[in-house]
Parts: sequence; C-alpha cells; structure tokens
Amino acid sequence: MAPLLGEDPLYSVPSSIWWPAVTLVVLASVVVLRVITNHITLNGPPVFEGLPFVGGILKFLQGPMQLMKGGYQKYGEVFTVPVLHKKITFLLGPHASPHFYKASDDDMSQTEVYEFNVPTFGKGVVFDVDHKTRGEQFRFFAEALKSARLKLYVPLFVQETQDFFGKWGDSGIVDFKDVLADLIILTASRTLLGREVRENMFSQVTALLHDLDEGMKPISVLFPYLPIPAHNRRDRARAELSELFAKVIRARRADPERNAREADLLASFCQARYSPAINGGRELTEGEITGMLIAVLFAGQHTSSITSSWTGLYMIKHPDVWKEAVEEQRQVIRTHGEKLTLEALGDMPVLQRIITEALRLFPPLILLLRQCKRSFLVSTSNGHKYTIPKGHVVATSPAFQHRLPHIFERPDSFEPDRFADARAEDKAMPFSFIGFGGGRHGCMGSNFAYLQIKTIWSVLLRNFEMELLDPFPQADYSSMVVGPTACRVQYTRRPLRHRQTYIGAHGISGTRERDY
Ligand code: HEM
Repeated sequence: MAPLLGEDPLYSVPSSIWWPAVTLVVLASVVVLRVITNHITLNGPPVFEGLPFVGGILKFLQGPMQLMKGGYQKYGEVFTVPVLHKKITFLLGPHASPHFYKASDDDMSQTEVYEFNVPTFGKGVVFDVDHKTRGEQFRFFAEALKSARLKLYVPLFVQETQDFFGKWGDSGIVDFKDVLADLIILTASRTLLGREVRENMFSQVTALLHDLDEGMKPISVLFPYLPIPAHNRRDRARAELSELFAKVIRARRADPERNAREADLLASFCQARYSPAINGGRELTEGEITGMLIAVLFAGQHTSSITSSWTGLYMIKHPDVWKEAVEEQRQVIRTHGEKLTLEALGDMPVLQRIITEALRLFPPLILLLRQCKRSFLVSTSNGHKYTIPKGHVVATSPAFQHRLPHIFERPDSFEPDRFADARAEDKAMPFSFIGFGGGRHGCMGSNFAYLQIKTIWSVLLRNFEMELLDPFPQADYSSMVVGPTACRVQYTRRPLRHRQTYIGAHGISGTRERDY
C-alpha cells in the first residue's frame, strides 16, 4: 500500500533541513544556467570569468591591465568579462576593433558609458544631449580647434611657457608630473577659458576646477550621484563655476567686437550657433558654453600634461634622443629664427615622433568604451569570427594594444623612429596607433596638444640640461587618467649654443658660437 501523505519519508524530513537543500538546488541551477547562457550566445565571444558571478568583478579588481593580459593570453583579441549586471567585451588590436571607431553613434553609443561625466560637465551638453545636438556641439569644438584658430593660440602657449620657465632658477629639482600640470592649466586657461579667467580670476577658478577634478573618483563611474563628500564638493564647485563663467560670457556678448578680437575657445563658443534644423539655429546658452568649456578642459588637461611628462622623462633617459632633439632645435632656429611660431613648431619631426612614442608607451586614457546598440561581427588576426551582441559594453585599450608585438616591433622599447617613413609601424594597419583614439570620435585636440607639448619642450631643450634623480617611473594605474609615478629631475640652466657660419671683413669666412 502506498504510504499515507504524512508517512512519506520526504514529508517527515524537518523543514530546517529541506529549505536549505531546496535553496542550494535553486542556486546551483542558476549558476549552471548562467554558465550556459554566457557561453551559448550564438558565435559570441569567449567568456573570461572563472568563478561564476564573482569571477569577472574579482578580475576587474586586479586592475584593467592585468585583466586584459589574462584574457588575451587565454582567448586572444576578443573576449567578454561579465561584471555585475554588465558584460564587457574587449576588442584588443586593430584587426578586431575597426567597427568600434567607425560605427555611428546609433550603433556604438558613448552616452551610456560616459554619462558619469554629466555632473561634472553639466546638464545640456555632450553626454546629456541627443546624438544630433551632440554632433552640433562637437562641430563647435572642431571649429574652435581648426588650424586658423590654432595659429592664434601658439603665441599664448609660448608666452605662458617662457614666463613659467623664466621663473626657474639656475638649477633645481622638480617632478614633471606636478610642474607640467601647473603649466598646462595656465596655457589651457589662457587659450580655452579666456583672458578674463587667466588674468583676473585664475586662482579662484583653479581651486574650483581642482574640486571638480577631485570629484571624479573610480566609484563615480558606477555611482556618479552618490552623496559622498567629494561629490558634494564637486557639485558646489560646479555651481560656482557656472556663476563665474556666466558673468564673463555676458560681458563678452555685450561687446561682440572685443569678443571677436580674443584668441580663445570662449570667443568661438560665444559666436557659435546651432544649425537651423537643430535647436532652431539659436546661439549657445551660458550654461552650454560653461559645460563645453569644462568638457574640453577635462579632455585636454591631464592628457596633455601627462604626455608632456613622459616625453621629457624618456628624452632624459635616452641621451642620444635628447641630443637629436637639441640638434633639431638648433636647425629650427637656423631656419625660422628664435621665435616659436606655428611654422617653426610644425618643422620639428624629431620632437613630434618622440611625443608620439611617449604616448604609444603610456597613453593616459587606457580604456575607451562604447555601448553596443546593434550586434556586429568582428574578425581576429587569425581568422576567428565573433558576433558581439547588442547590450554589451565594448572596450578597446590604447595601453594594451600599443604593446602588442605584431603591431609594434620590440613594443616595450622606446624607439621614436618607428614612426619615421622608413618604418611607419603605425601605418601598417588602420587604428594601430590609438593614443588619440581614432575614426568618428578621434581626438579633436591632437594638433592643439602637439603644439602645446612641442612649445614646452622647445623652450626646455633650448634652455636646460636635465638628469633623472630617481629610477624611471611606472604608470600610476590608480588614477582615472594614467600618468607617471613620482620622479625627481635635476635641471641646470644653459643657453643653447649653435655654430654659425659668417663672412667677416675682407671676405674671410669661419664659424663662431652663438648663444640662445
Ligand atoms: C596628449 C593629449 C591628448 C590625448 C592623449 C587625448 C586622447 C583622446 C582620446 C583617446 C580620445 C577618444 C576618446 C574615445 O574614443 O572615447 C579623445 C577625444 C577627444 N579629445 Fe583628446 N586627447 C588629448 C588632448 C586633447 C586636447 C588638448 C583637447 C582640446 C583642447 C582634446 C579634445 C578632445 C575632444 C573634444 C574629444 C572628443 C572627440 C569626439 O568624441 O568626437 N583632447 N582624446
């Protein structure tokens, strides 16, 4: 006879035992399901996770460089790491990444992945507006950074840089990461924010920008509005900056002729108008101008000062390269005279390659991100094909890609000539060198940055000898924008001498040394 319900052995087991058992079975099924779904996306990328649920986040906590190294070693150029509720797919190398750079904003969107910037940049600009409005706002950036405007910025870079190093003594000890950050904020203030800020309210604005900067913590990426002291200070600083800039903008607009004479980004923004099809062709509001000034400052400030620092550190570490750069300065002086002009700065291929090589080895933006809105196919260098599903966060990495030996020969060594015509390693495939990103959203300030960094190093190469007092620094991956760890440099002032051929009295010619 079948046992009565109450006699079934299962029902006689006390609930304190079977509840945990049921929970365990449910949990185990969820884990198995999760492992299966992670792997069965049709032709999807391999999943680099390890322990289900926590593996991805544990790997992330080791730092992105370590994570990419592990994933690349195991799976190659394309793999997915599940982190909390997100799936991050890495495309490492130029074979797998073209779509990342070329796709439209509707297919590969920046909004979701960069919207943590909204409390800093402000409402109504860049990552807080629809794609069409953003396209227009980026047109204003492009207008303000085109060659004709850059020509106006160069004398301001030169003036600020000469004044800054003019205050250095005959010898001293500095850390580039600090001093060059100070200098870049001066040049950026003058050329981007304008004369009023630089001349009348520099220390006030710098203090507010500092609070804004300090309000951007790694936690801000996930929770930008978390009520922590750093975010509170950020919000107060943002509000004060709005008030200050609004006054400056109003004064500029009250005197359009004076505004038109000013050589700064603010002047361009004060004159800019949306196209009639977008926002009815109106001019930018004070809030939009403020937000765009902050956005451009954030895009160009740390990135430029960090790249200036690595450029100098590498030149000092490699005396042959330093010598070649000094020799180029002599040549430029012979051709263009002593004044640093747009043309003179454009005639420095050696220094240009040194900067590019420093940026290859240590790009300050180590991860570039997009949200995939429409699935797409990628191919790797060895012919594997994967479908990247809609909904994934997609990442590329200048820092990781630039060290791949099939893209750059001896990738860990400092060889500026890899960018010279004879080697042209960056030209072998599109999107090989991505220090400035590339494609649709490639850096709009790269020419501005090169001019700024070349101005700094022209002045330094012409006036100082330098020596590293500490071991060559590492990259400090704890910062959002990655720069060098501390490193002291000893500088000694020396005028640059160059041999000049002359024709003397009675046609006697010879050479003599000249000081600069
Ligand atoms: C060495 C210095 C610099 C580096 C390494 C750098 C790097 C980059 C990178 C990697 C991107 C692409 C971001 C992405 O695809 O998600 C970017 C975009 C951008 N950069 Fe730079 N940047 C530098 C200097 C500057 C400067 C000085 C300015 C302005 C004065 C600037 C303005 C911009 C703007 C407006 C964008 C956005 C372009 C777009 O989304 O269409 N950058 N930069």
